[in-house]
Amino acid sequence: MSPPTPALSLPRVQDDQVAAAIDLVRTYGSGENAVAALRGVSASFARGQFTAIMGPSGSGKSTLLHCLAGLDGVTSGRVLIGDVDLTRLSRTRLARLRRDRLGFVFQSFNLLPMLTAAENIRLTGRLAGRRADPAWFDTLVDALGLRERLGHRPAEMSGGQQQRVAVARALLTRPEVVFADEPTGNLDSRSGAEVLAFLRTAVDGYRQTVIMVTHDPVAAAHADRVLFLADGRIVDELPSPTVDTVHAVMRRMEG
Ligand SMILES: Nc1ncnc2c1ncn2[C@@H]1O[C@H](COP(=O)(O)OP(=O)(O)OP(=O)(O)O)[C@@H](O)[C@H]1O
Repeated sequence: MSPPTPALSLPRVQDDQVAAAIDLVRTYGSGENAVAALRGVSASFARGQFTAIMGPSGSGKSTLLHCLAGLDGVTSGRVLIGDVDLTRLSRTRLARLRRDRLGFVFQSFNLLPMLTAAENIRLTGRLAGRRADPAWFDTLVDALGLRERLGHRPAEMSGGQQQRVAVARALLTRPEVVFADEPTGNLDSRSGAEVLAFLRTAVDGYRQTVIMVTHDPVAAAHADRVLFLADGRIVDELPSPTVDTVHAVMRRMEG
């Protein structure tokens, strides 16, 4: 077993916070070519909360998600998962934390083509050297309607089925946070709705924390709140979003 990562005594924004960005700055390149993707973003994410991140193209949504998930480095600021500041971890520890404590769902599914659905779902747990809880595996497979597809490879499944496999894989290790980057971006509206409904169920039923980047007001309306980014900053926050209220904020931002 690896030694515990030392807890840092950092201010907690709220008691049930599981993730946070603190004054996050991410600049790509340098000198004349420097692009400020994030210009000082602070946000707190509570256990069992579903947050959507929206904003115009280039506003920094993916950069924020990748920095929060430890997939991209930061220029300054801190990223907390629990009490651990990701920005201070070695590459090895960061990789281990991502594997053990975080889940990921990407627009492009990112399944391994030579593995069956069941093998893909179990992959992260196997990499972590853990045997998946069989009851939890069954719960996820049934809730996501994948029972009949377990022996199929990705090429033999629809996009919606592949994304449901990716969602099951992300949740199998019971991660503290699931990061989803445009999870419905490649899906038709019905398949997208199924994936979103399941994420909502995971939040309501299992207190899963979800942070999702999306362009789609319908997708964002499944969340508990929407953070709006513009030009590398959070410019608005909408609690209990509906499709109409998300549209209204987007119109205000454009105007
Ligand atoms: N690896 C990189 N190198 C240089 N610039 C980058 C890199 N990644 C992102 N950027 C720039 O940072 C800014 C924010 O990009 P980001 O992808 O986070 O925006 P986004 O809101 O997710 O956009 P989209 O909605 O189009 O996906 C953009 O100006 C982008 O061109």
